[in-house]
Amino acid sequence: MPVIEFDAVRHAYPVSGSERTVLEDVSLRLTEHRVGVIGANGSGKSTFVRMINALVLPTAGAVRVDGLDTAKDARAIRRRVGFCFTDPDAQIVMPTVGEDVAFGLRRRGLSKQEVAARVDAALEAYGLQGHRDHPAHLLSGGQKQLLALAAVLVTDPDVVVMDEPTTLLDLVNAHRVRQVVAGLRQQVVLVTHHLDLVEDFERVLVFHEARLRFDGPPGEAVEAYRRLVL
Ligand SMILES: Nc1ncnc2c1ncn2[C@@H]1O[C@H](COP(=O)(O)OP(=O)(O)OP(=O)(O)O)[C@@H](O)[C@H]1O
Repeated sequence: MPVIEFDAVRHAYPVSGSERTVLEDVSLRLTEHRVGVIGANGSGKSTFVRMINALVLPTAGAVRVDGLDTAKDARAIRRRVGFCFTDPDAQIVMPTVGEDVAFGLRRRGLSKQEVAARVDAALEAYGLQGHRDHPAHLLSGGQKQLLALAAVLVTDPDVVVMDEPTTLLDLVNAHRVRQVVAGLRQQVVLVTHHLDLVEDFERVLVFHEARLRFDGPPGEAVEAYRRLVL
């Protein structure tokens, strides 16, 4: 598995002459196949996972993926770490489903045939094979979430970060995404308010008021979260 390291990480942003701290003193090393991230709204979860692929950089400290520093090697890190946003609409960049999946493969030096073969395989894997030429924005919410996942996975990253992948989905589509996640070979770091989604994960992090307050197995993590907020 890849190694994700946070070394005394802090993140703050400026507000009217002062600053607000969103993450404080986070140090950890993630090597597990499945890592969950839970906690109250505004506790710093999205900021934490965005740091893994250099979407957000530390104000102090360092974040490294397999020894690559996010502040210095953002491009190399983004090739290794795929990111699925909460709102798949924010991630759909091309008019059709097939073009959208192919977009992630641009500038990889692949032949047209190779791109087509990879796109076909990704669409097949996520039940979207009949939708290749459909307008991406007309898919259902669940299909869009699967399209976003396909567009990330077609690039064959080593780590997949998912920020609330089931928030917009009904029970059937949430179950589908859960099954897809369960079958991934990649290391997964997943933020969610759907606590059952991480119940069989190896490790769950609980954030509260900008700090990592619990780090351990899922059952105990959910208990810790409850104690912090209820
Ligand atoms: N650059 C920034 N400018 C303004 N506000 C920011 C910035 N970065 C983070 N924040 C704020 O910091 C807080 C923590 O944000 P974050 O998105 O990490 O929380 P979260 O735990 O993912 O919350 P949620 O569960 O609601 O998605 C939020 O109040 C957010 O609005």
